[in-house]
Amino acid sequence: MLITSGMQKLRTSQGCNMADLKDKKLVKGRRIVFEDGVVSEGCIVIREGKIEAVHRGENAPINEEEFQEVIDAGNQVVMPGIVDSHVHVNEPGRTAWEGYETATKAAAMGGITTIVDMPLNSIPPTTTLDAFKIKMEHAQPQCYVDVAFWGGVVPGNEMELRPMINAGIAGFKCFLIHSGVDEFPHVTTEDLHAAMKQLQGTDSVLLFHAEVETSDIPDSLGSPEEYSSFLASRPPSMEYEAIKLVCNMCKTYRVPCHIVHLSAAAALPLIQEARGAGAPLTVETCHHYLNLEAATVPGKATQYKCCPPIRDARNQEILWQALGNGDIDMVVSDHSPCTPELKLLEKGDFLAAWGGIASVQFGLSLFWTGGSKRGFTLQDMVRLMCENTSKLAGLGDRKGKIRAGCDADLVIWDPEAMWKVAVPSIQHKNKITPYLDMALKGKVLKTILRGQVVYSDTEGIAQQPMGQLLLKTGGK
Ligand SMILES: NC(=O)NC(NC(N)=O)C(=O)[O-]
Ligand SMILES: [Zn+2]
Ligand SMILES: [Zn+2]
Repeated sequence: MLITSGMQKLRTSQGCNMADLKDKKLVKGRRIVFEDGVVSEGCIVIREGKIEAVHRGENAPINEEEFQEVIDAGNQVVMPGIVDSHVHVNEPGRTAWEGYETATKAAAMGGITTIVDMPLNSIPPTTTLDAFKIKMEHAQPQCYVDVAFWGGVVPGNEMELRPMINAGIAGFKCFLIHSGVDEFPHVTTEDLHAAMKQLQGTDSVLLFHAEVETSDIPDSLGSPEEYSSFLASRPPSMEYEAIKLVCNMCKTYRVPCHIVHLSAAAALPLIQEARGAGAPLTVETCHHYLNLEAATVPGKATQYKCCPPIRDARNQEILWQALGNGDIDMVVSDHSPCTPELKLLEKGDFLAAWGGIASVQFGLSLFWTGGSKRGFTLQDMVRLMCENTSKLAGLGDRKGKIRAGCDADLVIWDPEAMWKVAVPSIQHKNKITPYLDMALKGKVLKTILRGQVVYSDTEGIAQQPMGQLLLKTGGK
């Protein structure tokens, strides 16, 4: 038997017909997060990349000799691989900002087994069927985790939506304010009416960057090197007014709508009211709104700039409460990197720098660092970062849970381990992040993608990309 350090990895070297072992693996442990709770003794039978069976309790009807590989997680946590439904992979066209190889290696190292790729900042943006095909051609040979795709709604592309749905796009994203890149213009209400008419009757979802220009922005903002100047330029009213529009559209058309990266807690009553009125509306927030707060952002530190902005500590606590009571459905990274030049790190000009925070690798640890001390459980984490995000992307039948029939996507991690973000371990392109040197709780030990180990803390990231492109089937 072969036993590796850390995790017990028992390999049977003799005694069975190897053909029977074909791709049959076993993961066992004493802290497995099933849909109905965490079990103190259980195992997961994996065959050809799928979960074939799950067993709870000591007397599982299995003979370990029948398995090609047995991974014993011991007391470490075994949970579904994370599904991060908000990641900007800017390839092709801005691969120097972020590409599939680096983004998906970072995801694998962070316990993420599926990312859903945003339709911007690549060139071309994913706003036509042809552009979607180009996107997939670039992604295909480079993915270390599975990748699904959001399309984009921009002015005048409504006739591209159904062809993209039929080609497997997960859903669509639109902006109500300048997106940061000219080739992905924001929509007007007229554009939204045209798009909604195309989406009605499909099961596709429309995601909104929900900020609009408002009149309560101060005339003089103060020094561009001070974070407070940037924060004053993006008041909560920009989100509040935008979310009012989203709620009305959602109630009118009954098309599933999703608010991405909610920062302004003041908008939560609008969302509650719309959902109370039966609007098919979901909402996410991001790790940076939950773990960083305005008063602690250093001057010139443009790596903290994102839109909408990181707000104050009081706002942060209301977001955590909303996560706990179900008013916010999921937590994602909104991984949106760029080149060092565009972040203006020397000049430290918050107003002119690129808006976007790079963090896809750190979400599991960020959530656990902030959430465990606020009483969030492992099951909360699975609901917020696996189940609900996979459902949003139309992957609920195969990703985000440990259930027979689902893909064998798992992350094994140590919830007690403390570690610090350091440059050598950062996998995303350009390695810029506001989390550098931050002490985090919860360390990924092994990431398993459809039964294959794609990352382990002892052997690093897999030598070859094993990720697949995920196409949403059955679009009406
Ligand atoms: N073009 C972008 O990547 N924008 C992103 N930038 C952020 N969040 O600052 C976003 O999600 O809006
Ligand atoms: Zn956005
Ligand atoms: Zn984004």
